[in-house]
Parts: sequence; structure tokens; C-alpha cells
Amino acid sequence: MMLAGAEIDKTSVAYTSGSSGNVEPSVAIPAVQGSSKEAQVEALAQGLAMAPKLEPVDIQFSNITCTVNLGFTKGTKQILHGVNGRLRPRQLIAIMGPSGAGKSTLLDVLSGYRITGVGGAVFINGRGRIMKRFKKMSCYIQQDDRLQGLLTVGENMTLAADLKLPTKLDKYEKGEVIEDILTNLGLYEHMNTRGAQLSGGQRKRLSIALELINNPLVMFLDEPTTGLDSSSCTQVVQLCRSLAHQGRTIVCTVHQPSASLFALFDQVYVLAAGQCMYQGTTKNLVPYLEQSGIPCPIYHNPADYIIELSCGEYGHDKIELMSNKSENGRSLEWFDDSSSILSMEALRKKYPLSVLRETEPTGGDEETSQSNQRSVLIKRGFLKAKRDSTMTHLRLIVNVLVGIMLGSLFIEAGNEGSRVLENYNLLFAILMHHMMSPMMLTILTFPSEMSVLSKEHFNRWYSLGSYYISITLVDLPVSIVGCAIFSVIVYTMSAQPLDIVRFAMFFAISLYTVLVAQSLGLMIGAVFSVVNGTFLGPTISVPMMMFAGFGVTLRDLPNYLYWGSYISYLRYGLEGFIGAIYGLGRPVLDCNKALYCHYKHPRTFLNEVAMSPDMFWWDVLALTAYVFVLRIAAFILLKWKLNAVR
Ligand SMILES: Nc1ncnc2c1ncn2[C@@H]1O[C@H](COP(=O)(O)OP(=O)(O)OP(=O)(O)O)[C@@H](O)[C@H]1O
Repeated sequence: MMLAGAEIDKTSVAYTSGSSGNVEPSVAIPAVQGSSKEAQVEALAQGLAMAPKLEPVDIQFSNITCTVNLGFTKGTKQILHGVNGRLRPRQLIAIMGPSGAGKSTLLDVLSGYRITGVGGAVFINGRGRIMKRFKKMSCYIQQDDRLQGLLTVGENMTLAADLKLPTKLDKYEKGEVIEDILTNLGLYEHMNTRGAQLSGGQRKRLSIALELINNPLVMFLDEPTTGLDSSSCTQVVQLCRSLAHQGRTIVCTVHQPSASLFALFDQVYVLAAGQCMYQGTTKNLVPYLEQSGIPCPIYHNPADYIIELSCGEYGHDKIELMSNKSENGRSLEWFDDSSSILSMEALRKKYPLSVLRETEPTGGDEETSQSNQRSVLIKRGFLKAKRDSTMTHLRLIVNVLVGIMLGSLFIEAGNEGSRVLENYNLLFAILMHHMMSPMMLTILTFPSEMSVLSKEHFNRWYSLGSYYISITLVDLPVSIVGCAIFSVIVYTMSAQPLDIVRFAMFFAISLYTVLVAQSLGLMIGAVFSVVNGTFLGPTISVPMMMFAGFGVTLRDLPNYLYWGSYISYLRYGLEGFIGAIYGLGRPVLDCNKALYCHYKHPRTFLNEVAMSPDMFWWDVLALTAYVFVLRIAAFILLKWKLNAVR
């Protein structure tokens, strides 16, 4: 398939992973000549080479209700009031209605995204919907384009193909699928453009392209035209129309389409205040209004008129009237061939159970194995880290600068008997650094990942477990390198004992503290927004510091607060540091800078701060347990959060 009016030299495009981990086309992307918008729209109408192979899907929904909880004392609110409807195959269907009518909610329910507070039934080809099977044949593209902005169009597509197409396909076969989709969606010439640099219309088309990779039979799109100019709107709707006519059922919510855009839809479903106003073909809307006694004024866009009616601009009795006339979506009268629309029984006969065998979900929820998901996600993670070089460099630079700063402030404090308390302060300051930077970084960055995760996970790109393992592994090298650089700088500048075992102990405690802080950040970031997390993170850190045994020693902690020292991971960190620096039978310290050194004998100091140097392995054990417990807790919270938003 070639873009109309465009000349593309289609030397075979194969997608390879470069040695740097970049996912790049193995041939240069040729320039497109004469690619006008009209030509692209025309091209979009021609359809993909990859038409669905399975039987089209006829969806019926009956008595759908949706109730949300407004909070403790505010009770509940019903958004959808027992609506019914029929979404016919090979049709582009618009769900229309005024703002707040419940369009997105209905789409959420029909796609299976919303599960809480939902009543009623959805039937697929005459049989009750089995969610696992339905998710395999459908996709949901939400209003905000949840794309990987750091990756190019080609990379986004290649990674999606690696996650969604069978692993037995080689890169050339996957490349063919990608090429077909991108060419048809007018994105071929933007192959090397990063997601963040695409225009609104292109972003929307890329969102559709990504979901088209595994060729779904049913597509739900929430407001695909919002924020686009009229030409881009037409492109997107024209594209949906051609995809629908290839054998897919495509349902979009739209706000207030222009007359020409409205005419591109085959079927319309109008909602007002959670009730159905009209269901039928686009061209039957005008006769429907006429027969209802509320004819559309001449030269008035019928789409605008029915929205005005649904808003109650012509009286609330009209809403009642239309809801009754459409039987809240039960009436099929306004479909073109209403008499030939198959009943549920007829549909079951047409699609006998044996046909369903082909769509029988096997194995896990996702298309590829867990190990493939992990390796693709790890590749994507490293690619993103490389692209987001500012963040990666910033993390390393911060470690270098803070290391130099602390090293200069406490220069050569480590081997001097008169500066033991200073050195103690340094060890605590190091813990603060290892606690705050990774925790705050995770709290600030993770919530922005959530929307992409939610979309990709819902559309079965990968399991949450694979995602979680991949983000843990991808972050580890930068954390280790940053922590190692910091440790070397601060350890040598502050003249701690030059002993490889002590340094290894010091580094191990530092890294563990970083990992615990990161896990805590992940727990907070998974559940709370950036604003709430930014408040909560430092607030939780205060008791951690209070009970670390610094300032108020563990000996002086009141009995009724002693439990706090067991839950403060900084206590284990500080005790571990003390063990590394002053344990292992450290000999008497130099006393060159003062006449009297009170802490010349490390034992005196250890006694005074009430810390035992022999606890090092217990401290390591406690920090290991902390990392595991917090990581598992963060995973459970993440899973809960993904379901709670539904
Ligand atoms: N989780 C929720 N809690 C409380 N109210 C909700 C919730 N979700 C939706 N609503 C309310 O339900 C109504 C319908 O919302 P919905 O987003 O489905 O409307 P819409 O027709 O898609 O509107 P728009 O076109 O403006 O996006 C709105 O009044 C909205 O405030």
C-alpha cells in the first residue's frame, strides 16, 4: 500500500536493534514527495493489507448502569441509567452527547476498563462477554495519548510489535506489519520523529497504529478528535472508518462533530444525562427527529441540534421524549435494515461455539511470554534512559557534586581522633543523601509512568510482574554507578581507613540505603500524585531520622518509643556505617590536630553512641529484608492502584 500522491521508495524496511540498543530501521527512511493532506486522507480510506481474519463482532449491551461513590458522607451518583444498545460489525460508531452525559463512562464500561459500580450485561455475538476472550480481540485508546515520547515512531512500533506479535515472526515479518500500518496511517515519513515531537493528529494516529499491530476486531477510542484541527479530525475519523469497513467494530466518543465529520460515521449513539436519546444510522437521525416532532431546522447541523436538545436547550421534556422513543437504546428501528438485524439466538447460531475455538484464550493474558516481555521492556528502559540523558547525567553529576561537597566539608576527618564526632556527622549526612535523592526522584517521576503503564497493561502488552522486574533492573546500573562514584569520592576525601573490606562494607550499606529509599519512593509514587507524594516522602523520612540513633542515642530512647528504632532503616544504615568505619578492631586513631583526643580509642566512641560494631551482618540482613518487603509492598500497591482507578 502506498500513500496516494506520494512516492516512497519501498526498499524493504527491516527493523533491527543496533548495538547501542537503539531500535532503528535498517534502511534510511525515504522522503515523501507531494504528500498533501488530501492525498493522505485519500490514502487512509484504502485500508490496511492486514484485514481481520476472524469473524466480525456484534456487540449488544443491556441495562447498563454505572454508579460512583462520591466519598464518605456524599453518597453515590448514578452516571448511566440502564442504557441499552447495539454496536454492529463493520461500522464506525459515534457515541455523542453533551459534556458530562456519560460518554466516556459508557466507553469505559463497554471496553471492560471500568469494573467498579457497573451493572447490566454485554453480549458478544449473542453470548455473554467473557472478559479474557474479549480483551484478546479488543483495544481501548484513551483520550490522552499515552505514548513513549522519548522514542521515535519506528521504535515505538518495533517495541510494540515485539510485545504484541508472536515471537516466532522474524524481524522482517514484523517489519512488514509495521510498514503497512505506518504507510496507511500517514506516519511512514515520520518514522524517525520522536513521540513527543509529533503533532496532535500524528500522536493520535500513532496511538491507533500501536494498537493495530495485533489487529483487534473491536476498537474503542475516547474522543479521538479532541484538540485536533478539522483536517486532522477528518484524517483520524476517515482512518477509523476504513478500519471499521475492513471488518472491525469501532466505537468512538465525539464531542460535537461538524456536519462533514458527522457524515463519516455509520452509526450514532446519543446520550444525555446517562440515558439514550437516539440509536441508529447517521442518516436516519433527521427523520427520527422529524418523527419525534422536533424536526431539525433547515441548514442546521443535525449533530449540533441533537446535542442542543440533549442539553435541554429546547426544554427537558424533549430529553424525556427522545429517551422514551429510543426505548433507552432498546429500539433498533432506526438502523437501515432493522428487520434483518439478527437476534441473540440467530447470532449464536451464526457463530456456533466451535467457531469460538479460534479465539479461545490460551496461556497468559498477554500475547508473548513473560521472558520476552521482560527482555523487550528492559531494552526499552535502557533506550529511554539513554535518550533521557539529562536525567541520567544529572543523577551521576549530583552524586559527584554532593560527594565533593561533603568530602571538602569533612576533609580528612576520618583518621583524626579529635574529629570523630565530625566524622559521625558525615556518616549521617551520607545517609541523608542516599535517602532523599533516590526517594524524591522516584516520587517525582513514577506517577508520569502510571498512565502509560495503565494503558499498555490494560491492552495486554505485558504483565505487571514483567514491567516491575524490568524497571527494577533498568534502574540498578545507574544507582550502582552513582553510589559507587559518590562512595569513592567521599571515602577518600574524608580519609576513611584505606582498607578494601571496610570500603566494601561502607559501599554495601550505602547501596542498600539507596535501594530501600527507592523502594519507599516507589510505594509512594505508585499510590499518590506528585503533589501528595512530595509532601509524604519527606514527612515519612522525619521519624526515620528521629529513630536512627543519631542525636538521641538508642540507649537514651524512651522505652515506649524504642520500637521506632526497629522500623527506622536509617538506624541499620548508621549502625552498618559505624561497623564498617570503627568496627573490625580498628586501632587507636591519630591525634595530630589537638592536645587531647577524647575518642582516640574507637571503643570510647562506640560506647558513647551506644552502637555495637558487631551488628554489621544483622544490619545488612535487616536492610535486605527492608528492600524485599518494600519492593513487594510497592508491587501490591501498584496492582491495587491499577485496579482501583477502574
Ligand atoms: N469517578 C467518578 N466520580 C465522580 N463522578 C464521576 C466519576 N466519573 C465520572 N463522573 C461524573 O459522571 C459524569 C459523566 O462523566 P463522563 O466522563 O462519562 O462524561 P462525558 O460525557 O464523557 O463528558 P466529557 O464529554 O466532558 O468528557 C460527569 O458528571 C462526571 O463528573
